[in-house]
Formats: sequence, C-alpha cells, structure tokens
Amino acid sequence: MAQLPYSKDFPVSWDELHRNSRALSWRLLELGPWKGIIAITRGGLVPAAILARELDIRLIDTICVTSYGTAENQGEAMQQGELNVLKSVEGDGEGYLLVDDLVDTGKTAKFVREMLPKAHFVTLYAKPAGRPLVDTYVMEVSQDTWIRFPWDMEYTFSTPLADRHSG
Ligand SMILES: O=P(O)(O)OC[C@H]1O[C@H](OP(=O)(O)OP(=O)(O)O)[C@H](O)[C@@H]1O
Ligand SMILES: Nc1nc2[nH]cnc2c(=O)[nH]1
Ligand SMILES: [Mg+2]
Repeated sequence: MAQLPYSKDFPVSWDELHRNSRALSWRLLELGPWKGIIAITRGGLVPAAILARELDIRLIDTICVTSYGTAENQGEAMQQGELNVLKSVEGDGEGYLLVDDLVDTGKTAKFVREMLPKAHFVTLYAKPAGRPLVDTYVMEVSQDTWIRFPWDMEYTFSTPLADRHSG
C-alpha cells in the first residue's frame, strides 16, 4: 500500500500511460508549433518520447532534477526543498514544452518554472497542490493518492482480498 500521507494507490498501465500521453498530444497540437521538448528526468522522459512522436518534434533536451541525500532521507530532503539540478538548456524556454509525468506538491514544478519561465509546462497527472503551476495536464488525482508508473511495477501474484483480512 501507499505510504503516508498517501492513502490511495493509483497504478497506471503502459496502455493507460500511452493513451493519456496521446490525449495530451491532441491538446498541444492546437497550441503549437513547438520549437522542442525539455523533459524533466526521469519521469518526464517517457511522456516526452510519446509527445515527440505525435507532434513530430525531433529536438529533446533534459533538465535533470534530483533531491539531495540518500534514498533513506530523500523524502525528508524533498520536504526541505533541497533540489539539485543539471541543465544545459539556454534561455527562458519560450516556444518549448516542459514535460513531467506529474505534479504533486509542486516543488519540482516551481523550481524548474523559475529557470524556464516562458516554457509551456505540461504533465499527465496533477494533484491539487501542484495543479496551478501546470499549463496543460490530462488527469487530476487527489492529494492523498500515490501514482504508480508502469516502469516502477512488475507483474506479481496478488493475494485475494479475503486472505488479506484474515488472521
Ligand atoms: O510536485 P513534487 O512534489 O515536486 O513531485 C513531483 C516530482 O516527483 C517525481 O519525480 P522524482 O523526484 O521522484 O524523480 P524521478 O522523476 O527521477 O522519479 C515526479 O516525476 C515529479 O518530477
Ligand atoms: N511515482 C510517483 N512519484 C511521485 N513523486 C511525487 N508524487 C508521486 C507519485 O504520486 N507517484
Ligand atoms: Mg520526476
């Protein structure tokens, strides 16, 4: 199950991710043309590839955001707002799509938007706290939901519900 403060799990399949990325492409087609895509690693890389294919964009750059610290204290570091960035993109992002998989608290979004204020920021999924920072998104999920992406999951045995509650 999801960890606090997340009480709900929202698993996303490859099919759903592809469908949602194509829905986003439809909206962005009308708003273009676009000079290129800037993907926020790592989560933005897969939607960026699908958008690039649909919108016929060849230029894809990255902005590489990581939280400081080890895997154990990463959550804590994120709460402290300590983000580290590697970026080769020049300019203010005008005419570019800035792509991430989701916004949650909006901390990452705020950080990258300050660096590329004129880019059009898009995500597949948005939680209420981060939603105002996104220009275009596909689906809203509640703040207490943890989204599970297909690249983070594998097929495994699922315990029947009745057995989970026995004993
Ligand atoms: O709105 P926020 O609270 O900042 O959270 C959203 C960010 O968190 C996840 O990335 P993460 O830092 O886990 O790294 P990853 O993309 O490499 O998985 C997600 O891909 C967003 O970039
Ligand atoms: N996979 C995943 N990463 C996140 N980072 C911040 N929120 C989330 C979420 O709901 N799912
Ligand atoms: Mg990310």
